[in-house]
Amino acid sequence: MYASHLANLHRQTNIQEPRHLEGSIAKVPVGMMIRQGFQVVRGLHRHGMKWSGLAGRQPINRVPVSQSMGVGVRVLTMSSWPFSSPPRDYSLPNDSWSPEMRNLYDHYNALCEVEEEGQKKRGPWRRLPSYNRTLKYATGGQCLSKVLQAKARLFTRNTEEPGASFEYVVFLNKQEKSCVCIFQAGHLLEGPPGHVHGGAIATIIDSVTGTIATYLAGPVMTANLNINYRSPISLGSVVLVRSALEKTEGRKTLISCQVTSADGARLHTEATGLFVAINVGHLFGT
Ligand SMILES: CCCCCCCCCC(=O)SCCNC(=O)CCNC(=O)[C@H](O)C(C)(C)COP(=O)(O)OP(=O)(O)OC[C@H]1O[C@@H](n2cnc3c(N)ncnc32)[C@H](O)[C@@H]1OP(=O)(O)O
Repeated sequence: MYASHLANLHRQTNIQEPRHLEGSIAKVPVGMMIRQGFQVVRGLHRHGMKWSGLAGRQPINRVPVSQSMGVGVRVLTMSSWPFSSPPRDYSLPNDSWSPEMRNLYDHYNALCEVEEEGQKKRGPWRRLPSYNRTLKYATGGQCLSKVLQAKARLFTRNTEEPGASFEYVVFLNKQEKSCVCIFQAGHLLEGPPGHVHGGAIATIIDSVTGTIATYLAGPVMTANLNINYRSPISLGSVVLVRSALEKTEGRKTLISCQVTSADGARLHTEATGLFVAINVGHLFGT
């Protein structure tokens, strides 16, 4: 029953499954979720918090661990179970997008569907939805996030004002194991006058390479990011961040990345990212 509930939520929110979970939402995520859920709960205990259970549709209150355990009282605010409102997908167009960004979006969006014999079918590309909680996507869209509505905000999606910082959308090509991100940098990302800060460029590279690594390998963390800045990026301009799988080796996934002007003529940045598969409990010290 819980599996079908998850599958319904998937359909309602149009969240795509990562490749390794594709077609197996009823089989894999529940077991994974339970295992990881226990690890997270153990992690919460280690960090002085207590899990009070999942039951019921009432808001779940985090119970501070007894002071007799010698730790300060901390409370995690959890939202109700299940979601009371659908999560916002930040990868959809908004008014801050320039016409160039919108055109590129329309271009790749059109490639998500192909017409064969008069029928529309899925194309090689797909738009990845994007939320402000990393766990939501990293664990298959709906699994852990339904259990643990902790304040694990993704900072690239944490600015209220549209267009002020990171505006981006990622399209994934499953066959090629590659993705392209259309990125428009807002005024809050200024470094050198009129240009994008190198740390902000590293951030979008980490996010895009991390996204494809997660899609291909499940939960990962960046172990190494190697960046060469070739030419500055003007604030407000739209650039393409292309990433592709280079190789996998055990728990390691190596991703390459190039940031270019929208027409591809100018190389701004080149990078490689090494990602190591983790158990989500790693984030909680278990
Ligand atoms: C949809 C979601 C979208 C999310 C997008 C956002 C993505 C953002 C991703 C991030 O920014 S994550 C935050 C930044 N990263 C960190 O804070 C990671 C901190 N480091 C760690 O937690 C651990 O070092 C790490 C998990 C990366 C690895 O520790 P482990 O103990 O699990 O692995 P181990 O040290 O045994 O290494 C496993 C393999 O990786 C190799 N390795 C680890 N770190 C390396 C490194 N830095 N350079 C090269 N190789 C490295 C290591 O040699 C070994 O290779 P072999 O298997 O061949 O022996």
